Amino acid sequence: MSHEPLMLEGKPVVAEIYANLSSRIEALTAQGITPCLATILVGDDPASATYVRMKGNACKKLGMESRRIHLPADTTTKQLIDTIAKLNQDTAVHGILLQHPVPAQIDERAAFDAIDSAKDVDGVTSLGFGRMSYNVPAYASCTPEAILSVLDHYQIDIEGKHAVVIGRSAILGKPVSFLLLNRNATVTICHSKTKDLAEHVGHADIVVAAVGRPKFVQGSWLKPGAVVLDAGYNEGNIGDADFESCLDKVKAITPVPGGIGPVTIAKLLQHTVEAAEASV
Ligand SMILES: Nc1nc(=O)c2c([nH]1)NC[C@@H]1CN(c3ccc(C(=O)N[C@@H](CCC(=O)O)C(=O)O)cc3)C=[N+]21
Repeated sequence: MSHEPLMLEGKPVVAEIYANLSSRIEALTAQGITPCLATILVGDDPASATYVRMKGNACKKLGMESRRIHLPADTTTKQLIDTIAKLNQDTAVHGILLQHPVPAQIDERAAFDAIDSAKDVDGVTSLGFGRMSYNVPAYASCTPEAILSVLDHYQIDIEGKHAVVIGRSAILGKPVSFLLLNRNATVTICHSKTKDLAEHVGHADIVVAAVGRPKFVQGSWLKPGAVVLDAGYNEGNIGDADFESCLDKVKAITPVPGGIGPVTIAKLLQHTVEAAEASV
Protein backbone atom coordinates (compact mmCIF):
# COMPACT_ATOMS: atom_id res chain seq x y z
CA MET A 1 0.00 0.00 0.00
CA SER A 2 1.17 3.48 -0.74
CA HIS A 3 -0.10 4.82 2.59
CA GLU A 4 0.30 3.64 6.15
CA PRO A 5 -2.13 0.93 7.16
CA LEU A 6 -4.69 1.81 9.80
CA MET A 7 -3.96 0.21 13.19
CA LEU A 8 -7.17 -1.18 14.61
CA GLU A 9 -6.26 -0.55 18.24
CA GLY A 10 -8.55 -2.09 20.82
CA LYS A 11 -8.07 0.68 23.37
CA PRO A 12 -10.60 3.25 22.07
CA VAL A 13 -13.16 0.49 21.54
CA VAL A 14 -12.69 -0.68 25.12
CA ALA A 15 -12.91 2.92 26.41
CA GLU A 16 -16.22 3.38 24.61
CA ILE A 17 -17.65 0.16 26.05
CA TYR A 18 -16.48 0.92 29.61
CA ALA A 19 -17.74 4.52 29.46
CA ASN A 20 -21.17 3.14 28.64
CA LEU A 21 -21.01 0.49 31.35
CA SER A 22 -19.89 2.50 34.38
CA SER A 23 -23.15 4.40 34.86
CA ARG A 24 -25.13 1.20 34.39
CA ILE A 25 -23.05 -0.58 37.01
CA GLU A 26 -23.58 2.34 39.41
CA ALA A 27 -27.33 2.25 38.84
CA LEU A 28 -27.44 -1.48 39.52
CA THR A 29 -25.28 -1.18 42.62
CA ALA A 30 -27.60 1.55 43.92
CA GLN A 31 -30.39 -1.03 43.70
CA GLY A 32 -28.31 -3.48 45.68
CA ILE A 33 -27.26 -5.54 42.67
CA THR A 34 -23.59 -5.72 41.87
CA PRO A 35 -23.02 -7.44 38.52
CA CYS A 36 -21.05 -10.61 39.17
CA LEU A 37 -19.13 -12.81 36.77
CA ALA A 38 -18.11 -16.32 37.81
CA THR A 39 -15.16 -17.79 35.94
CA ILE A 40 -14.35 -21.48 36.01
CA LEU A 41 -10.88 -22.68 35.19
CA VAL A 42 -10.20 -26.40 35.08
CA GLY A 43 -6.55 -27.39 35.35
CA ASP A 44 -3.33 -25.45 35.55
CA ASP A 45 -2.58 -24.10 32.10
CA PRO A 46 -0.63 -20.91 32.92
CA ALA A 47 -1.90 -18.94 29.91
CA SER A 48 -5.52 -19.79 30.76
CA ALA A 49 -4.88 -18.76 34.37
CA THR A 50 -3.59 -15.39 33.12
CA TYR A 51 -6.67 -14.77 30.96
CA VAL A 52 -9.00 -15.68 33.80
CA ARG A 53 -7.11 -13.37 36.16
CA MET A 54 -7.38 -10.54 33.60
CA LYS A 55 -11.15 -11.04 33.49
CA GLY A 56 -11.38 -10.83 37.29
CA ASN A 57 -9.18 -7.73 37.38
CA ALA A 58 -11.31 -6.01 34.75
CA CYS A 59 -14.41 -6.67 36.89
CA LYS A 60 -12.75 -5.12 39.89
CA LYS A 61 -11.67 -2.04 37.96
CA LEU A 62 -15.26 -1.39 36.91
CA GLY A 63 -16.74 -2.00 40.36
CA MET A 64 -18.14 -5.40 39.46
CA GLU A 65 -17.79 -8.58 41.44
CA SER A 66 -16.14 -11.73 40.24
CA ARG A 67 -15.76 -15.24 41.56
CA ARG A 68 -12.92 -17.40 40.49
CA ILE A 69 -13.49 -21.10 40.65
CA HIS A 70 -10.45 -23.23 40.07
CA LEU A 71 -10.95 -26.97 39.68
CA PRO A 72 -8.20 -29.60 39.51
CA ALA A 73 -7.01 -30.98 36.17
CA ASP A 74 -8.59 -34.39 36.90
CA THR A 75 -12.11 -32.97 37.41
CA THR A 76 -14.83 -35.15 35.86
CA THR A 77 -17.64 -33.93 33.62
CA LYS A 78 -20.10 -34.61 36.42
CA GLN A 79 -18.11 -32.62 38.99
CA LEU A 80 -17.84 -29.71 36.58
CA ILE A 81 -21.56 -29.82 35.79
CA ASP A 82 -22.36 -29.91 39.52
CA THR A 83 -20.23 -26.79 40.00
CA ILE A 84 -22.03 -25.07 37.13
CA ALA A 85 -25.42 -26.11 38.56
CA LYS A 86 -24.58 -24.38 41.85
CA LEU A 87 -23.66 -21.19 40.02
CA ASN A 88 -26.89 -21.41 38.02
CA GLN A 89 -28.80 -21.49 41.33
CA ASP A 90 -26.84 -18.65 42.90
CA THR A 91 -28.84 -15.46 42.37
CA ALA A 92 -25.80 -13.31 43.16
CA VAL A 93 -24.04 -14.63 40.03
CA HIS A 94 -25.15 -13.08 36.73
CA GLY A 95 -22.67 -14.50 34.25
CA ILE A 96 -20.76 -17.77 34.03
CA LEU A 97 -17.64 -18.23 31.95
CA LEU A 98 -16.14 -21.68 31.57
CA GLN A 99 -12.64 -21.16 30.26
CA HIS A 100 -11.96 -23.09 27.06
CA PRO A 101 -10.23 -25.51 26.54
CA VAL A 102 -11.05 -27.95 29.33
CA PRO A 103 -8.98 -31.13 29.93
CA ALA A 104 -9.61 -33.99 27.50
CA GLN A 105 -11.58 -36.22 29.92
CA ILE A 106 -14.31 -33.60 30.16
CA ASP A 107 -17.21 -33.44 27.72
CA GLU A 108 -16.91 -29.75 26.94
CA ARG A 109 -20.18 -29.55 25.03
CA ALA A 110 -22.10 -31.09 27.94
CA ALA A 111 -20.41 -28.68 30.34
CA PHE A 112 -21.14 -25.61 28.17
CA ASP A 113 -24.76 -26.73 27.81
CA ALA A 114 -25.10 -27.01 31.59
CA ILE A 115 -24.82 -23.21 31.84
CA ASP A 116 -28.19 -21.51 32.37
CA SER A 117 -28.81 -19.62 29.13
CA ALA A 118 -29.69 -16.47 31.13
CA LYS A 119 -26.10 -16.58 32.48
CA ASP A 120 -24.44 -17.64 29.23
CA VAL A 121 -22.52 -14.40 28.79
CA ASP A 122 -19.98 -16.08 26.50
CA GLY A 123 -22.49 -17.55 24.04
CA VAL A 124 -21.27 -21.10 24.50
CA THR A 125 -24.53 -22.97 25.03
CA SER A 126 -26.21 -24.64 22.06
CA LEU A 127 -29.23 -22.43 22.64
CA GLY A 128 -27.17 -19.26 22.83
CA PHE A 129 -25.24 -20.18 19.71
CA GLY A 130 -28.41 -21.09 17.85
CA ARG A 131 -30.13 -17.86 18.80
CA MET A 132 -27.09 -15.84 17.78
CA SER A 133 -26.96 -17.66 14.44
CA TYR A 134 -30.66 -16.94 13.81
CA ASN A 135 -29.98 -13.29 14.62
CA VAL A 136 -32.36 -13.17 17.55
CA PRO A 137 -31.28 -11.58 20.86
CA ALA A 138 -28.58 -13.61 22.61
CA TYR A 139 -25.15 -13.09 24.09
CA ALA A 140 -22.71 -13.83 21.29
CA SER A 141 -19.31 -15.26 22.09
CA CYS A 142 -17.07 -12.47 23.27
CA THR A 143 -14.17 -12.64 20.83
CA PRO A 144 -16.46 -12.81 17.76
CA GLU A 145 -18.44 -9.87 19.06
CA ALA A 146 -15.22 -8.00 19.80
CA ILE A 147 -14.22 -8.46 16.16
CA LEU A 148 -17.51 -6.96 14.98
CA SER A 149 -17.17 -4.07 17.44
CA VAL A 150 -13.71 -3.26 16.13
CA LEU A 151 -14.98 -3.25 12.54
CA ASP A 152 -17.87 -0.99 13.52
CA HIS A 153 -15.76 1.36 15.62
CA TYR A 154 -13.39 1.94 12.70
CA GLN A 155 -16.33 2.16 10.27
CA ILE A 156 -15.24 -0.72 8.12
CA ASP A 157 -18.13 -1.87 5.93
CA ILE A 158 -19.20 -5.48 6.24
CA GLU A 159 -22.23 -5.71 3.97
CA GLY A 160 -21.46 -7.29 0.61
CA LYS A 161 -17.81 -7.82 1.54
CA HIS A 162 -16.11 -11.16 1.20
CA ALA A 163 -14.96 -12.33 4.61
CA VAL A 164 -12.66 -15.30 4.95
CA VAL A 165 -12.57 -16.83 8.42
CA ILE A 166 -9.66 -19.14 9.13
CA GLY A 167 -10.69 -21.49 11.92
CA ARG A 168 -13.97 -23.12 12.93
CA SER A 169 -13.86 -23.39 16.71
CA ALA A 170 -17.07 -23.25 18.74
CA ILE A 171 -16.21 -19.97 20.45
CA LEU A 172 -14.46 -18.19 17.62
CA GLY A 173 -14.46 -19.34 13.99
CA LYS A 174 -18.05 -20.61 13.82
CA PRO A 175 -19.76 -17.80 15.71
CA VAL A 176 -17.81 -15.00 14.00
CA SER A 177 -18.83 -16.51 10.66
CA PHE A 178 -22.51 -16.23 11.58
CA LEU A 179 -22.14 -12.71 12.96
CA LEU A 180 -20.53 -11.64 9.66
CA LEU A 181 -23.18 -13.51 7.65
CA ASN A 182 -25.93 -11.78 9.62
CA ARG A 183 -24.33 -8.46 8.66
CA ASN A 184 -24.60 -9.49 5.00
CA ALA A 185 -21.01 -10.42 4.34
CA THR A 186 -20.25 -13.30 1.99
CA VAL A 187 -18.44 -15.70 4.26
CA THR A 188 -15.95 -18.44 3.50
CA ILE A 189 -14.91 -20.64 6.42
CA CYS A 190 -11.48 -22.24 6.06
CA HIS A 191 -9.97 -24.85 8.35
CA SER A 192 -7.20 -27.42 8.66
CA LYS A 193 -8.52 -29.55 5.79
CA THR A 194 -9.04 -26.62 3.42
CA LYS A 195 -7.20 -26.94 0.11
CA ASP A 196 -5.67 -23.84 -1.46
CA LEU A 197 -6.02 -21.77 1.69
CA ALA A 198 -3.87 -18.96 0.28
CA GLU A 199 -6.14 -18.71 -2.76
CA HIS A 200 -9.26 -18.39 -0.59
CA VAL A 201 -7.61 -15.77 1.57
CA GLY A 202 -6.56 -13.92 -1.58
CA HIS A 203 -10.25 -13.21 -2.35
CA ALA A 204 -10.98 -11.73 1.04
CA ASP A 205 -11.83 -8.12 1.80
CA ILE A 206 -11.90 -9.09 5.49
CA VAL A 207 -9.70 -11.83 6.95
CA VAL A 208 -10.33 -13.24 10.41
CA ALA A 209 -7.35 -15.18 11.71
CA ALA A 210 -8.59 -17.64 14.32
CA VAL A 211 -6.43 -20.70 13.87
CA GLY A 212 -4.28 -20.76 16.99
CA ARG A 213 -1.01 -20.98 15.08
CA PRO A 214 1.53 -18.20 15.58
CA LYS A 215 2.27 -15.97 12.54
CA PHE A 216 0.30 -18.34 10.30
CA VAL A 217 -1.38 -15.91 7.90
CA GLN A 218 1.12 -14.54 5.40
CA GLY A 219 1.01 -11.12 3.78
CA SER A 220 1.71 -12.74 0.40
CA TRP A 221 -1.72 -14.45 0.59
CA LEU A 222 -3.64 -11.20 0.95
CA LYS A 223 -5.47 -9.12 -1.60
CA PRO A 224 -4.03 -5.58 -1.46
CA GLY A 225 -6.24 -3.44 0.75
CA ALA A 226 -7.60 -6.33 2.81
CA VAL A 227 -8.54 -5.81 6.47
CA VAL A 228 -7.00 -8.33 8.88
CA LEU A 229 -8.51 -9.13 12.28
CA ASP A 230 -6.13 -11.20 14.31
CA ALA A 231 -7.86 -13.10 17.11
CA GLY A 232 -4.83 -15.25 17.86
CA TYR A 233 -3.53 -15.55 21.41
CA ASN A 234 -0.46 -17.74 21.15
CA GLU A 235 2.23 -17.96 23.75
CA GLY A 236 4.28 -14.80 24.07
CA ASN A 237 1.38 -12.63 22.84
CA ILE A 238 1.95 -13.60 19.24
CA GLY A 239 -0.99 -13.41 16.89
CA ASP A 240 -2.14 -15.78 14.16
CA ALA A 241 -1.10 -13.33 11.42
CA ASP A 242 2.45 -12.60 10.39
CA PHE A 243 2.08 -8.92 11.22
CA GLU A 244 5.22 -7.67 9.45
CA SER A 245 4.46 -9.25 6.09
CA CYS A 246 0.77 -8.31 6.33
CA LEU A 247 1.61 -4.63 6.88
CA ASP A 248 2.69 -4.21 3.26
CA LYS A 249 -0.65 -5.38 1.93
CA VAL A 250 -3.39 -4.34 4.31
CA LYS A 251 -5.67 -1.34 4.54
CA ALA A 252 -6.09 -2.03 8.26
CA ILE A 253 -4.94 -4.61 10.79
CA THR A 254 -5.37 -5.34 14.49
CA PRO A 255 -2.18 -5.39 16.55
CA VAL A 256 -1.42 -8.26 18.96
CA PRO A 257 -1.35 -7.46 21.83
CA GLY A 258 -3.65 -4.47 22.09
CA GLY A 259 -6.19 -5.43 19.44
CA ILE A 260 -9.03 -7.92 19.80
CA GLY A 261 -7.95 -9.34 23.21
CA PRO A 262 -8.86 -6.39 25.44
CA VAL A 263 -12.13 -5.85 23.55
CA THR A 264 -13.03 -9.50 24.24
CA ILE A 265 -12.83 -8.84 27.96
CA ALA A 266 -14.86 -5.63 27.65
CA LYS A 267 -17.58 -7.59 25.83
CA LEU A 268 -17.64 -10.20 28.60
CA LEU A 269 -18.20 -7.48 31.18
CA GLN A 270 -20.85 -5.82 29.02
CA HIS A 271 -22.76 -9.09 28.75
CA THR A 272 -22.51 -9.63 32.50
CA VAL A 273 -23.96 -6.16 33.13
CA GLU A 274 -26.76 -6.93 30.67
CA ALA A 275 -27.45 -10.21 32.47
CA ALA A 276 -27.56 -8.36 35.80
CA GLU A 277 -29.97 -5.80 34.35
CA ALA A 278 -32.16 -8.60 33.03
CA SER A 279 -32.25 -10.19 36.50
CA VAL A 280 -33.87 -7.11 38.10
N1 LIG B 1 -14.92 -19.57 27.21
C1 LIG B 1 -13.88 -18.85 26.82
N2 LIG B 1 -14.07 -17.59 26.39
C2 LIG B 1 -13.01 -16.82 26.00
O1 LIG B 1 -13.20 -15.65 25.59
C3 LIG B 1 -11.70 -17.37 26.05
C4 LIG B 1 -11.58 -18.70 26.47
N3 LIG B 1 -12.67 -19.40 26.85
N4 LIG B 1 -10.37 -19.28 26.51
C5 LIG B 1 -9.16 -18.58 26.19
C6 LIG B 1 -9.40 -17.43 25.25
C7 LIG B 1 -8.32 -16.40 25.25
N5 LIG B 1 -8.95 -15.17 25.58
C8 LIG B 1 -8.27 -13.96 25.65
C9 LIG B 1 -8.85 -12.82 26.12
C10 LIG B 1 -8.13 -11.65 26.23
C11 LIG B 1 -6.81 -11.59 25.85
C12 LIG B 1 -6.06 -10.33 25.97
O2 LIG B 1 -6.59 -9.33 26.42
N6 LIG B 1 -4.79 -10.30 25.61
C13 LIG B 1 -3.96 -9.10 25.68
C14 LIG B 1 -2.55 -9.45 26.06
C15 LIG B 1 -2.42 -10.41 27.19
C16 LIG B 1 -1.53 -9.92 28.29
O3 LIG B 1 -1.47 -8.70 28.52
O4 LIG B 1 -0.89 -10.79 28.90
C17 LIG B 1 -3.94 -8.39 24.36
O5 LIG B 1 -4.24 -9.04 23.32
O6 LIG B 1 -3.61 -7.22 24.33
C18 LIG B 1 -6.22 -12.73 25.34
C19 LIG B 1 -6.94 -13.89 25.23
C20 LIG B 1 -10.26 -15.39 25.85
N7 LIG B 1 -10.58 -16.66 25.68
